[in-house]
Amino acid sequence: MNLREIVRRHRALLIIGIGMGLVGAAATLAQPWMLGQLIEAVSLDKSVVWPITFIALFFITDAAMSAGHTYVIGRAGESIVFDARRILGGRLLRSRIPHFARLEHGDIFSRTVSDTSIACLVIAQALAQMVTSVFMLVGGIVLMAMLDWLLLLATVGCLGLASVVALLLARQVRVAALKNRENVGAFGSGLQRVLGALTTVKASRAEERETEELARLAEKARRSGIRVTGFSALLTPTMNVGTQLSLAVVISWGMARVATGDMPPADLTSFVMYLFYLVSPLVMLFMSIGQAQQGRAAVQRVLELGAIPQEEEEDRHDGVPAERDAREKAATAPAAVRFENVSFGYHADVPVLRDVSFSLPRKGLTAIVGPSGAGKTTTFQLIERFLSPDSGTIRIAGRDIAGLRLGELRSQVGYVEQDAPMMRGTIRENLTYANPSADAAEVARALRLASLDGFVGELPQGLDTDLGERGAGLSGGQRQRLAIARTLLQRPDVILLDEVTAHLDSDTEAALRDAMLEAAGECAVLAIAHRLSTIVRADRIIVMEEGRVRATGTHRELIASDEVYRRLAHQQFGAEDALI
Ligand SMILES: Nc1ncnc2c1ncn2[C@@H]1O[C@H](COP(=O)(O)OP(=O)(O)OP(=O)(O)O)[C@@H](O)[C@H]1O
Repeated sequence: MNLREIVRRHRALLIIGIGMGLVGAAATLAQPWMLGQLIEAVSLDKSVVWPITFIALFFITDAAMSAGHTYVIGRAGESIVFDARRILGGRLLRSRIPHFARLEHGDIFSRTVSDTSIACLVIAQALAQMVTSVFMLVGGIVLMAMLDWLLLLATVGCLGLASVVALLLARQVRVAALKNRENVGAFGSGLQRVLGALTTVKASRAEERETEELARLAEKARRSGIRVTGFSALLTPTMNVGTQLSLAVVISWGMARVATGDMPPADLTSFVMYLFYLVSPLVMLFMSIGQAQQGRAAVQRVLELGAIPQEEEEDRHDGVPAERDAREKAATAPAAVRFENVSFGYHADVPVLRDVSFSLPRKGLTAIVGPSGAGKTTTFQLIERFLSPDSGTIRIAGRDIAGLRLGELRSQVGYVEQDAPMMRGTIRENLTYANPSADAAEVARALRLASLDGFVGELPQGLDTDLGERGAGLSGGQRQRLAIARTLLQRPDVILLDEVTAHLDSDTEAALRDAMLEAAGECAVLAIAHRLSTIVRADRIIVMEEGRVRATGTHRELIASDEVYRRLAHQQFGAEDALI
């Protein structure tokens, strides 16, 4: 993510805004000069028409340009925020799962929602403000030097001292602001964590404890927020003291010189006006430096999140062109999925899959069984390329998946997770999520296969029933079946089912098993399953243990030949079922 590039995209608006600010500043600077001319004209009894006309013109220009400057810069800032959020949202959705899993969701939200606006608005506004303030300052100082350089030296001395203090304060503002953004992010993460598990919190009677923990995080954010306010609050008074000091010096010394005739009264009036006009841009300059410092803290956090590794940026596995690879492999290995000596670990020294090899024919139901933690779900995640193997090759229809485009790979593989999440929207929107162009007949078939046609038919609004947040209106089993129907509609070559029958009663499970078998007649179905009734009808069973494939065969073969399978069958499935 390149913030500079985003800002560059909106440079036209920024330039127009800054241009308006500069014209406004020039009109402001001309006012004291013209007032001096007016005073001189009055004292010499000359016509005052032109000085008054010019002063009115400068006032109007100043007001119009200042309004235009604020609007145009604000608009540019909002456009920059929009681009930053759009790009960040896209990068998060395309991020690599292992990297994404390490992030706290609350922190992601605070970076994407609030840090982006602080970063971009502050940067656009503060930068524009700095340019116009510097122009006002330089212009003011030049004009003051032309009026009286001795008084200017006195002014610069007093204001310069205040400026040094203000600069030190601005630096403190940045440090405190960075801490505050971190604390606000930690509070967001804490809130997200407990709200995501609200029922567990209530069931564990942990409301009190969690409220205290949230209050502790909020208190940290409050303290660092107060530090930011404290340092920011000192900025303006520091500059005000400098102004008052220089005003006292300029007026007393200037009046003395007017009295001796060293200085015309019109020049002193103009000079004092410039002094007032100088203070506002000086304060603005320090405020915008402070703001830009805060913005820098937010920019840092946005850029950190934007740097999250992207899926498509992964290296291609072996450089074999996909087409040739496909032709070569199709002749020798027509398996729907093939693992060739695949090893993988989430951490370098802890292998989770060790030298796993198996292959699935183009059609049929294959079950994966094994003790908890054997690496079954990890195997599925490798097929989807959410994870990449440390060594070995995974092929889909003979093609190394490392060389496939992710869109192509994932359109061929349907994946129903353990706790299949629903998206916001209606049943129809959820069903057609992976295949938005599916027609009514296809939708009806998928519903029938997943035994959902009866349930949907009884709903007053049928397919257009709104599911609410994350499918809150469905039971666990209904959610699971909807996820299966969604996958069937995708018409993939391979379907991965991760314990989809776990939530179901016997009748529904029987219906779903039939659906699985029917789907298995058209494509390869690979199902992680614990229920024996699901497993026994599988064409083949892969037994995994401690990251290895231990045995492969039918239920009867494995009962006869494999110790672990026999134990699993007895313990997990119930002794009376084990010999089905
Ligand atoms: N994101 C992760 N980071 C680190 N280790 C992980 C991660 N996910 C899983 N593991 C570890 O990898 C091993 C295999 O996990 P996996 O989920 O693949 O097992 P499983 O066979 O599907 O288990 P279950 O039947 O309980 O779902 C386990 O030891 C687990 O602790």
